[in-house]
Formats: sequence, C-alpha cells, structure tokens
Amino acid sequence: MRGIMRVPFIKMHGLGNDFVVLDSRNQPLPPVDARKAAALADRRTGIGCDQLVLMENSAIADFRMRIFNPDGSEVGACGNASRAVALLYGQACTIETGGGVIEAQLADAGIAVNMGLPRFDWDIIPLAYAMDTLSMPVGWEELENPVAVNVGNPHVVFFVSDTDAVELDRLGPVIENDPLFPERVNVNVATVTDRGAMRLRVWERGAGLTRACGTGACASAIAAMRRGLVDRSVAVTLPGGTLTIAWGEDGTITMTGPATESFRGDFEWDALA
Ligand SMILES: N[C@@H](CCC[C@H](N)C(=O)O)C(=O)O
Repeated sequence: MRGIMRVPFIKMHGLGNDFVVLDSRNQPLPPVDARKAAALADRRTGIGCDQLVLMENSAIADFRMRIFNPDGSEVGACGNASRAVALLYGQACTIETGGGVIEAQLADAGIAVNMGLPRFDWDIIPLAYAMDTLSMPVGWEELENPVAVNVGNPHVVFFVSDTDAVELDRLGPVIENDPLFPERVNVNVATVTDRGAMRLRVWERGAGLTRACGTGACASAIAAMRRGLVDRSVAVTLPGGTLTIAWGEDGTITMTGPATESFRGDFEWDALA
C-alpha cells in the first residue's frame, strides 16, 4: 500500500492575481490533470487560487512553467505568474512556457519580464474566420469593435469610457464562450486616461473576474498602441495595482511589476481530487 504523500506548495501573488505554485524540479509529482488542477484551485474545498502553477525542469530554459486555470484548462501564458516564479527563482532567468521561452530580470521597480512578440493574425488569435483584428466588426451589447491580440494566450480588448460601468461579470462569460473564439478568449475592457496611462478590468478565460491579469495588461496596452491611443510605454492600472507595459523597437513586450510570496504549506495529494 502506498503511504500518504504530502506535497509542499507556495502561495504567490502578482497584483492580487493569486497562485498556488508546486515546484517539481527536485520533488517529482504524480501527473497533474484538469481534475486535480481544478480541485487544488477551488477556494471552498481546495487551497484556492486564480491559477495553479507548476515549476518543472526544462531542457531549453532555466525551468519550465505550466499554468492551469481553475476550470482545469491548461494555458500557454500567465504574465503575473511569470513574475511570481521569477521571484521564487531569485535571479534573472529564462522560463519555458506553452507560448514560448520568456526572460525575466529582477529590477528596482519589481520584476521585468520580456513576454515576447504579440501576434495579430486572425488564425493565430485564434478566431473562427478571417477579419481585421485591429478593428473587429463585431459587438455584444455596448461592447463593440474590439481589438484581438495573442500574447501566448488569446485576448480581445474593448475600449470603453468607464471600465467600472461595464457588467463584465455578465458579458465576460458570453464573449469568452462565443463561437467566434474556438479556444475561448480573455475579455478586457480598457479606458485610456492619457497617452501614458490606462485603466483595465479583465474577465479571464477559465477563471472569471480577477483583480489583475498580466497578459491582459500586455494585450490591452499593445491594442491601445496599435490604435495610436498611447505611447510605446504605458502604466496599466487594474483593480489589484499597476503594471508598466513597454513595446520595444525589437517588437517584444516588456511587462514590469511586483510579485510577492504570502505563505508556504503542504497538502495531502490524494485528499484533493
Ligand atoms: N492571470 C493570467 C492569465 C492566466 C491565463 C488566462 N486565464 C487564459 O486562460 O489564457 C495573467 O496574469 O496573465
């Protein structure tokens, strides 16, 4: 009979986006599937988080990061978790993700992560059929004419006059699950306040309303830059705090902001399923 297996975890935060991190680099874990990820993320019966994050050994980077939403879906990118795992690593590092290898530096203003190149082709977002992703001829009630951007995961960005006035808890899931988005989509509502600042709220695919979304900040800043609404470096303020997003001459995005650790614990692997 197998003994009881207790697994250590670390609770991390990036602007109020919270993560349970399991580090399997030195302690191999049984495979994590959608059911296990959803059980761990459940705030009523599990540990509770916006995303479950696995740190694993990598052949092409300092380590590999795998990301699971609370609905169990595995995704290619998570901006806030990228800063959190870089903080745990403790120095500049390369991180293998489902969306490619990204690079993180510990900076005075927090942690700076080069998130790579944004993608705009309709079939890369992906959308169900061809259209102009900078001015999509679609709408859901007052949310109209969005921009689509893929930053390792799919985002749609609506520019509105007041982010707080949008019923994102009602419209978010409708848009997330619209057949126009075959892999579903993260839904961003953004207000540009001046050429260097914008406000943002995000309905995250597979997670719902969160206090912050790093990839949402990247996608929304790039959308605003492509529309000529802001300069190439912008402060994006979410309910959980502010990230600085810069679009470099080389075409890559740098996201800078804080990450923190709150506590460490362990749990019985077989008790959560
Ligand atoms: N919180 C994240 C994004 C997590 C993944 C997202 N919900 C998706 O399904 O693509 C961030 O900080 O970027």
